[in-house]
Amino acid sequence: MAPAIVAGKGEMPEFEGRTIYVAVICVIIAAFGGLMFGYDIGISDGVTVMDDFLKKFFPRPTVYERKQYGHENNYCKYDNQYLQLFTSSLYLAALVASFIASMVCSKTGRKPTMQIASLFFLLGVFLTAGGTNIEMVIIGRILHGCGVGFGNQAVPLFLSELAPTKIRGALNICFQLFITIGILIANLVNYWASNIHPNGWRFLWALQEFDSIVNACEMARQVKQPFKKLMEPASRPPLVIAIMLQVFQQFTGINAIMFYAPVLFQTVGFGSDAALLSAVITGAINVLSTFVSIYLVDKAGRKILLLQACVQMLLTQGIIGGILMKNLKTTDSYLSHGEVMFVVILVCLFVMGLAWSWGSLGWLIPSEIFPLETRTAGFAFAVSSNMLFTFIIAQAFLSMLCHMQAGIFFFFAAWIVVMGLFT
Ligand SMILES: OC[C@H]1O[C@](O)(CO)[C@@H](O)[C@@H]1O
Repeated sequence: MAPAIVAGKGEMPEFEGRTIYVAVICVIIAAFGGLMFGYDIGISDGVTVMDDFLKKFFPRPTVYERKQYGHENNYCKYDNQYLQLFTSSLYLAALVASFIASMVCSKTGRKPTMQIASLFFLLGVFLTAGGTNIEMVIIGRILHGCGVGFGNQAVPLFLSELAPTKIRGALNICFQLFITIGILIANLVNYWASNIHPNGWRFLWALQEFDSIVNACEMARQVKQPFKKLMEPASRPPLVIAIMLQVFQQFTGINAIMFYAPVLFQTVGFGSDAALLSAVITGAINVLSTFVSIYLVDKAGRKILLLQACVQMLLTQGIIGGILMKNLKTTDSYLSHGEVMFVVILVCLFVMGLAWSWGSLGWLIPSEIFPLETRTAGFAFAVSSNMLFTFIIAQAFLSMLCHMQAGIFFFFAAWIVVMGLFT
């Protein structure tokens, strides 16, 4: 029987069999890059509140002691530059690596770029899981960051180039879907490992070994083009859009939640386990909401998703800020149980909005707006902007929380207004 042919108006016909084959390849590649990146994001929030980890790596005056016995403001217990550097170092490395990766990607193609990413992840796992001092752990995080820089450069481009036009959005968003799944897996492992003493935190990194080996051999194609063309005036609009999408994505405050949700939930009154469990819940909401994006993106269009989410995120950030502000006037600044639950629901609504819009479209749109000749170079700017601003949030959030307290949520809300106008 002849294979069915699917074709839209003015498009090349696609064979159904080939479409399925391509879709499967795309999902595997998306899983490769997304899971490793997502796991890296999710893992840092758990260890940040694990007592064994804090005692071992953050010597006097320890974050642990402040957490247990400190009489200072709740909002400042985790304000420690090294603790923030532990999270943020990965993104600084990824920022630098993404530019190198874009050259490797142009010269040798997507496949070697992805293989190099795997190698970095693998080396990083050995150092972080076996770490005996904070320097080893941070070098391990830097190697993971190089893996992220290489993987994030090659994977979304590969997906958009290979996917049939009609389902390009949906297939590309599989990358973000696997990021969210990676975060959720890390949240679950965090919750489970927090009760294994004293080395539970090592499991978190050792599990990553497995993922990188499974994904170490994948395929790709190559497009060779330099940065020079990108600097021409004609390239400016897509370049600005690609960069700003990523900058705005980070200034929604999503990674304040992804990295520090357990810290945040503890700050407002949850115990350690409840805080980790709440992070699992927000992680699950993140995954499920990304499916909404996969379903809607090629039907509703990009712009409507971006705008709708701005309204949702603005309201949730504003209300969270309002609740915390009201409570700062009380003596211990802890929220009542009901209020904490309400804050968790608002955080979930916020994550939902981000997941079906700026989260997934931040990768999709930059991978489809550049012409072939400037695509790898242009995309490198998108990846590195994401990494730069992820780094800034990771490095600054705990200090900002300490100094701005509830005001931090109004800060993010103000950025959401700017994003809406930009859209
Ligand atoms: O799902 C949330 C995650 O997705 C990203 O925005 C990447 O697109 C990360 O920075 C964030 O941690």
